[in-house]
Amino acid sequence: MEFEAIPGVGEKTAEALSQLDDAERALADGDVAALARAPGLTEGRAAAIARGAIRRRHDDDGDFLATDRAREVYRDVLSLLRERTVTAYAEKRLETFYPTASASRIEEVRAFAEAAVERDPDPAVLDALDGVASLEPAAGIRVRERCLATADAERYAAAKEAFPELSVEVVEDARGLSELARSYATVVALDEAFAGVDVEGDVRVRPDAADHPDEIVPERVLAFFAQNRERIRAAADVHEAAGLDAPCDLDHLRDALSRLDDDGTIVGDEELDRLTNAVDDVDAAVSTAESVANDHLRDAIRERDVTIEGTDFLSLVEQGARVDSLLSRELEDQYADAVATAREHLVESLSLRPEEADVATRVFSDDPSFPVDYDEELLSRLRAELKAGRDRRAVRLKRELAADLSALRDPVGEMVSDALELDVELAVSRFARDFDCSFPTFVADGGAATTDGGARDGDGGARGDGAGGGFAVEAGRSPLLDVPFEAADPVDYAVSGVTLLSGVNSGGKTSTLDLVALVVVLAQMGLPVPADRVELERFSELHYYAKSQGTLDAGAFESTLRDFRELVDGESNRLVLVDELESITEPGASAKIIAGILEALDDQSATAVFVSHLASEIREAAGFDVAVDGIEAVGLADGELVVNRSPVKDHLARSTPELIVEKLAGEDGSGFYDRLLEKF
Ligand SMILES: Nc1ncnc2c1ncn2[C@@H]1O[C@H](COP(=O)(O)OP(=O)(O)OP(=O)(O)O)[C@@H](O)[C@H]1O
Repeated sequence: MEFEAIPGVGEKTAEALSQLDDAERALADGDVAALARAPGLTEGRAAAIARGAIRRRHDDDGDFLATDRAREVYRDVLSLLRERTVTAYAEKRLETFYPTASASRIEEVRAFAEAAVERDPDPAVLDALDGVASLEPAAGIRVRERCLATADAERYAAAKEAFPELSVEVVEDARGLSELARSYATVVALDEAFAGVDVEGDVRVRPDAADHPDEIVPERVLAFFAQNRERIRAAADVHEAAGLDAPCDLDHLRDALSRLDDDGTIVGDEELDRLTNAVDDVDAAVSTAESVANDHLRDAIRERDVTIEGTDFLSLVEQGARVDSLLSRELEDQYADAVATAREHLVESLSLRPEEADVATRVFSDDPSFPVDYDEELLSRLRAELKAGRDRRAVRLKRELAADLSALRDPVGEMVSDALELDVELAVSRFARDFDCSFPTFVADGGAATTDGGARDGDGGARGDGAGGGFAVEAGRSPLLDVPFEAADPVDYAVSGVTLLSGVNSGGKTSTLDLVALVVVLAQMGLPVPADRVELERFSELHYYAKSQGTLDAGAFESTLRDFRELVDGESNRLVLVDELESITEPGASAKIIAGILEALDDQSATAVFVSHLASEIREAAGFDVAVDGIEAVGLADGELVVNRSPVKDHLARSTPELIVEKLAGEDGSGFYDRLLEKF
């Protein structure tokens, strides 16, 4: 694959990606964790690359989020989703979801999300997910007792790359092989030419070594499973808790894992344990057996009267003969008993098998001596035989388990990915459940976005009234409000074309823009939205301008006007949301500027909502009939305005000052406030 064709991927990153085994799959699946394994790539960068690959696939220019505030809303959406993940993988993977104008990308995520919301976020599954993470390749393996051998330079280089755990040696001929066989327990010859060569030692000819790495280095697959064991077990638990079909038999997998120690050694084999203990204890056991025999013999001698014939006595005294010579004659039976006790102790304490017991028996000689002594050479032989037996057993078990686990490698990889993907799905499902979401409907080009859910509080409710497109939200509640989600009042709002949004202070104008932006961002990500019903056109871009903090200086004002110059010239069917643009300069000038921008947006059939306190002034200055919607106060309760959060269509809402003057006029009979009221 041509990695540099992916937007944002330069030569260096392409080189890093090419070092991955499965870069193409990872790019296709948005597997950020796998991409982040490329040298020098952070997870953030990996997510950006995955997004780039998706964009390329969908022919998407990636310009949907056109302003800082629009990007901020997207980041907030991502945070809400990320808070609902358990694994680090899912957190990163969510970053591959982004709002787009591409119908095929929206469809793709939509299909994923529709399946995701059906998932039950069962606490037992979430608990199990806690231990799941992407599998890591085995690290830090070095096998010293085995080597590869070849006479071919190319094969040598390839083997060095394929088997970093082993030494690779160059050999010219059978003699070279035989020398290697003296230094290594096993030599694996890679050249066919060595087949049939008769060399002493464990020499195997495996020209197919590269195709069977787990057979040549069983330590690799063992270390892989040992190092990833907890993640694999957790993924198996996830499958069980969630009732997913596992790609392998979980009992068999668990059994295989239980046969491994953390460092990849074999555990749980009685015979191997017996041999290991025997090797460890053989010296101590022989020396105890020796003491046991001597105690036995000493007691026997103590209890015996020994009659020495005169000639014996003389030869003892005159020739310095050792008293041992008497043993064979006088105490033969007692010696035999003592040695039998020693041998029995040795065989029993080391749990030796009959074939091993033979050498063990000979460690104590049949020739009587006192004190009873063991034969060092035979003890070494016993030790060597036990060690060889232990190593043979360990290698056999390793090979068997490695073969077993090797067959499980792919299914386990699939099982862990499925568990991690489930976490992504559950995050979407939890989001949809936590915020009472529904899937939005995209209206066909030229159609009008409407919801027919009826009016709220007696007003027009959510009803589009423009020529076509736009958006219509019914009972939308934003999780980004500064009140708990349960306390958010549902909002109905529909706009097509260019609209001013008026309303009382703190009525919820900014919150309405936030809700619309949030709903559109989610919808165009392919995700469900926090509303009962939403219809919208597929917008080309989202331009959302937040309220500026106070009047701008001349330079900043000029640059803002330049921004708007770009805004009114370009893609059609954009969504433009602007919050109190009038605050950038003095009210008179603001009204004229806003009116001009609205005219241009109207000409290019954009959908736009401009929040403004200058609705009347703008309307007067505009060369077309600008629609004005209003967030109305429906009364005062305990000095606080009671607000209908759903904007009323075609209604200039009365301002807060007007409402207060009206209230004072009602309370005061002087007529002063009545006259003030007439000015509004
Ligand atoms: N739908 C809603 N449900 C519950 N509370 C809301 C809702 N919308 C807004 N509010 C509350 O009203 C407060 C003010 O909202 P917001 O800032 O959107 O009003 P505004 O009309 O833009 O105000 P201003 O005219 O001062 O800019 C919010 O901080 C929030 O606490």
